[in-house]
Amino acid sequence: MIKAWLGPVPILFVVDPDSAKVILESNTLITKSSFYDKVADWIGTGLLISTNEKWQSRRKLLTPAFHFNILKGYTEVMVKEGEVFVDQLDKLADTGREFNLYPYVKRCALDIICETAMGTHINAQIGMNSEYVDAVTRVSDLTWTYIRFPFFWIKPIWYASSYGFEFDRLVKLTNDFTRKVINERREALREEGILESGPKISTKQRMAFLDLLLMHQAASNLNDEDIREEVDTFMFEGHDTTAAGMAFAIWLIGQNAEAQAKVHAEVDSIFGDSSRPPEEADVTKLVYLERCIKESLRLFPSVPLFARRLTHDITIKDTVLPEGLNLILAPLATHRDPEQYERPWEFYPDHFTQEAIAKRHPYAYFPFSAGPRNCIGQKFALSEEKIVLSWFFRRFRVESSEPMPGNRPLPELILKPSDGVLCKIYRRRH
Ligand code: HEM
Repeated sequence: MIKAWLGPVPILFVVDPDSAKVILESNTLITKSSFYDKVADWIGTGLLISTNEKWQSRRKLLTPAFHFNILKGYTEVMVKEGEVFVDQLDKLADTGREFNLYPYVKRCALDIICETAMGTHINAQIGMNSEYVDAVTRVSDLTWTYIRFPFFWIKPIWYASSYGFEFDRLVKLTNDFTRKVINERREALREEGILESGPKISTKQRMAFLDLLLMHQAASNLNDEDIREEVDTFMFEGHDTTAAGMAFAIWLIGQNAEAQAKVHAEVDSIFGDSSRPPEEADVTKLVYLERCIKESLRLFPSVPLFARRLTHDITIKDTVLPEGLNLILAPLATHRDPEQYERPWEFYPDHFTQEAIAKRHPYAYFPFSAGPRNCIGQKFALSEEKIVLSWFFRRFRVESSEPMPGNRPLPELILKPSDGVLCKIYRRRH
């Protein structure tokens, strides 16, 4: 554990797996720290930020939205948007030109989350709705600026800097977009007679998270702002995270010839040279690709740090930590523990063979957090990454510029490669 200060606030970094286990497994230490307050100004206190009874009831309400059968419906969206992604990249293949792949993968992830969370097509990949897309990115940047520089916590300074007014304007823009989508979606469901059928989850028809919330609205006593904050929470947690995960995976595979050859051999053994869309059964066969994705999330976890506030005293390793203390869990550091990983600083997908996992401390790896407040979207995220990356590696070979240790990651709200993913791509078949 490492002590530090963020401006006037004392914080404690929890790095070793034994201490992380105590915090993450607890059913009572589930309260987020005040560092999330600025995020709450944007997305409200939905599932990510709420605590106690509110969090428990929302978690219970939203868990069925990630049921296996519901996820199947989301897979169709991932397949469709993954194909648009590779089609967009096609024009850059075989040109010998270096380009930044990050914005492409980000727009793909954004299209996927808008359709699955809100049931709306924003078509970011083909250049539409750019005002909303840019606003989401900028609000995220401004939130991080606020958290990082404690002098911005003083309101007059935040507003004098002009960031304050920009933040408020963009938050209004994104919240209004969500409110409009909620109203339109409610009308559409009403016209189809779906709302009248009450809180039943259909496994036959594809449903967005928003549809499920609208169907439960009356029974669960949710007002429109409650729904808005949950939808915005999914928008916030559900696209930058997967975009960064996919971007780092492509960048790392593109600098490791052996891993890339194995990924190509795996996708060829499943799809041959057909261009058919991936199906549910194919996704489970992508075992080596999954190892690469997990290894990328080990080296570069999309959420590099997250924080809890102690709501009662606890003792860890004979040290009493007092109520009110802010703890920072740091997967970015824990994931590089030389006692747990054979090659902590290298991209080595065999860290995720069954044998290697069995030998490790269970809390040596937690990119999706762990315990009662773990990431509700982790299966969704892994499916998305496998589907989109399988499209990518079926079609392309990639050469990454600036291999490690270049292109250092920037630990913002979401960890990103500082120079994006500069690379060249080549078609594998002509
Ligand atoms: C690679 C992708 C992802 C990573 C690495 C990731 C990681 C995490 C982490 C570390 C947390 C805990 C954060 C904290 O305690 O402050 C979390 C929570 C959460 N994530 Fe994810 N996430 C990913 C994708 C997603 C997706 C795709 C969704 C939704 C579709 C999602 C929805 C959520 C929600 C709602 C929570 C709050 C859960 C709760 O507190 O009950 N995440 N995620």
